[in-house]
Amino acid sequence: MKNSTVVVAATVGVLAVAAVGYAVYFDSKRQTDPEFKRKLKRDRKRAEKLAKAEAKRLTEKSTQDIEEFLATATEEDYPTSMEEREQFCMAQLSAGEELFVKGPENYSLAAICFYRALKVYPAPAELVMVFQKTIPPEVFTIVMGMLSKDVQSKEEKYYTVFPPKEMNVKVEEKPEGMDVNGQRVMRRGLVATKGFTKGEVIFTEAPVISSLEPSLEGKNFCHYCLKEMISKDLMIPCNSCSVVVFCSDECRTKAGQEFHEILCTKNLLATSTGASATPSPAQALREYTKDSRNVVPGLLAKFLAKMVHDESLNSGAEYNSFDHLERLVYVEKTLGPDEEKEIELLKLALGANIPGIDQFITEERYLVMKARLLYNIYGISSAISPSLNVKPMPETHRSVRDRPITGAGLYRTTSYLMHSCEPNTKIVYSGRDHTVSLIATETIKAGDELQIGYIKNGKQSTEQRRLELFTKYRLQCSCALCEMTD
Ligand SMILES: C[S@@+](CC[C@H](N)C(=O)[O-])C[C@H]1O[C@@H](n2cnc3c(N)ncnc32)[C@H](O)[C@@H]1O
Repeated sequence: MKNSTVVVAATVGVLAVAAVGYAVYFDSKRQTDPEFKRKLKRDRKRAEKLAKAEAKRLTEKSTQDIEEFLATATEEDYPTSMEEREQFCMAQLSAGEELFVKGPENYSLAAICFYRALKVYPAPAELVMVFQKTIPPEVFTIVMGMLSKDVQSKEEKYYTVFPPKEMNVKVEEKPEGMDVNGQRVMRRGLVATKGFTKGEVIFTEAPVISSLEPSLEGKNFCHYCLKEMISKDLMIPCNSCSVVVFCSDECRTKAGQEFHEILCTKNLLATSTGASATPSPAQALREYTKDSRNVVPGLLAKFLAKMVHDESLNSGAEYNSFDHLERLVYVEKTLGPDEEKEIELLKLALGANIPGIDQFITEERYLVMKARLLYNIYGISSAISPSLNVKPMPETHRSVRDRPITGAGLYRTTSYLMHSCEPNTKIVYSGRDHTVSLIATETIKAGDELQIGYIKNGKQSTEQRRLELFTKYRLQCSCALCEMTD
């Protein structure tokens, strides 16, 4: 009996010789026979055409699969509990893998699975990096296309779902002349969606985040809602620090969950355990806020802590606090020693509890966030007594000017109010806490633009008003009164 290995080797040898022979024949034919050359060209063209048609068919199929999926997909398709999300993610990943190994016909379905896995994965950016290394580039491209469609539709949808209908206002864009480069400048303001009579409340709004004027912290003002407490008996202390007080258990719980657990100086715990006297990072941030009378770094620290808390709730809300913040206008800021110090304080204060925050707070991002806050926060007047003696904070010009300013807050909708030297609304803090109300100061029809006075409406000349508006807000007023008296 012949040895089979020899047979295989011999067969391979014969085949190799045949292949070499055919290649030689093929090559000489190509160089000499014009008919053979034409045939070759025709075959190549036919193969290219077929490949093109197949690629087109696959692209069309993929587009159709993706469009069908995106048209019917909703947020409700995704589980909400942590455990279910984990199981869902794993199931989508393995389904995607099974599909892509079946070949290009199944690439779009595989991409849908990977996209669905991304929607529930807690760190999607990391998963994208894994995909980049492990799935076929064609599938990866489809997944990225789906993600970018997501971002685009989220962008376009924002002002159709925000502000919520019950606030009776919508954000509207209006042209506002040309810039120095001849580009059309658009501005956004709030427009009433129904009529109001003088004195009626148009909407009330709680802030995304608020902070007390630093000198009132720990006195008789609530650290969470900024309410003034008339008696010491009503003050609820923090269990871990002697720095802040609350007006209710509810405020203490909310503050703890949203930001205070992270930003509490915990000085009482340090004293009871005899820990070192060096201030904790949270304490250092607090001292800086107090000394500089600058609420912005503290507000930003709270904002970032709250953002992490909101995300951990997995509430299914389409837009988070950062989506709101990043749409607000601002005047650019440059990096100075204050900002360098603030970035360092913030990284230290948040770093121990929020992994990755160190990389998130880049100089560039900090400057933009700070500028957005500075440009959009409102001074809050929560004191019961109109004669409470507090020095106004430099960054809270936009406020109720006939009452002392006890803190500052960032509001999602109120931020869009434009200024007018003849406003048709005003803001009030009637609950004497951080909730703001917008009140009609004259009859308002549906479709009317709503404006407040960023500066006190006294007897100043147009020149004086303009100077004040420019100094405080870098704003060149284009309200009806200024235009008329131009
Ligand atoms: C707090 S934002 C108000 C919302 C803003 N218009 C937007 O597009 O998002 C303040 C900015 O709006 C613009 N603005 C507000 N009132 C204005 C006015 N009377 N005249 C010209 N610009 C005004 C200025 O650019 C100002 O800096």
